[in-house]
Amino acid sequence: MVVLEIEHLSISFRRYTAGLRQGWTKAVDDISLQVKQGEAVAIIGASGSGKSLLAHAVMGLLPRNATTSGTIRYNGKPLDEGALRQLRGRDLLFVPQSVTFLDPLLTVGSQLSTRSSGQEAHAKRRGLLRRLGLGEKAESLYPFQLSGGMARKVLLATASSAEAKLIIADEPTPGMGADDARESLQHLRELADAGAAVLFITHDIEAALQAADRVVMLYEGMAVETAQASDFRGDGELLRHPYSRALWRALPQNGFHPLPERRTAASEYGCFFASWCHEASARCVSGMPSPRIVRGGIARCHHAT
Ligand SMILES: Nc1ncnc2c1ncn2[C@@H]1O[C@H](COP(=O)(O)OP(=O)(O)OP(=O)(O)O)[C@@H](O)[C@H]1O
Ligand code: NI
Repeated sequence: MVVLEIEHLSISFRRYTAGLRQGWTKAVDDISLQVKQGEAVAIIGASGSGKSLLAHAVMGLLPRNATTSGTIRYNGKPLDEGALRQLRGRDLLFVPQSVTFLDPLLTVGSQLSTRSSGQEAHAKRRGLLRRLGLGEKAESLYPFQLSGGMARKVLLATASSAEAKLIIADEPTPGMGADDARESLQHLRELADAGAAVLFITHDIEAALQAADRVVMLYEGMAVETAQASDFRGDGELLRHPYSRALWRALPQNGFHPLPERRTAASEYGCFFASWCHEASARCVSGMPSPRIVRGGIARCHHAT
């Protein structure tokens, strides 16, 4: 069952330049994706590629000066303001990028709401903290007493404690050591296995592949490729876009292959990857390809097969 369905989402900001000229900057460009029940989908992309905007659009948290188009549905119904008001904090939970979202005046325990109460709630909270490797005494700590990594885990715990149907986690790993990061991702995976739909954001391909069923690769607001996590293997021959293949091959365990040399000057209108790409043809430099279904995934490449 599809829990979250995003179709042709674009987000633009008005840009003020010198004089009277005004323009629009497209920060998210024609992104479509689905997250099913029991599935974890990772959004991967460099800083500024639009990951947080995408998450904020779903949560209804975009800044006022943003203009959006496209549709976002939850269980088949438009996720408008009314629906968000009902669902947020219950069925729909958000783990934000910044740990300043924790209430500084409340203990960790009192920020973990559960649907049960009394002794049962207490036991559930302790179990949750233990599972995240936080220890039971974390319950009585205040946010200022937590390390960065612990604070991120508490944010994750706040999302898990209410038994949500859709969980969106923005950058759940920075500020954590490798072990903590793995545990947190493992926890997101467990939430998906327990039946939630999980969408999580990361910079890190390897982290994404640990926990995700599917991966959406962003570049400057565009979903360059949507692939199965299992497509990331070997030489990257199952990947659909030369950019995702290049990133995969650049990882240490895949031989550190650097991006190929730029072959031509960048074209202002064409595919962002055209100047590096060995397959680039005339139409690649005349416009950015639209998203297209390729082998059950999506790719924005004329040459993807
Ligand atoms: N309020 C805003 N006004 C204008 N532009 C914005 C605004 N918010 C975001 N942007 C632009 O949108 C782009 C995407 O931002 P976003 O925060 O989604 O990136 P990100 O992928 O989450 O990056 P990071 O990994 O650093 O968190 C950025 O280039 C940013 O400059
Ligand atoms: Ni972000």
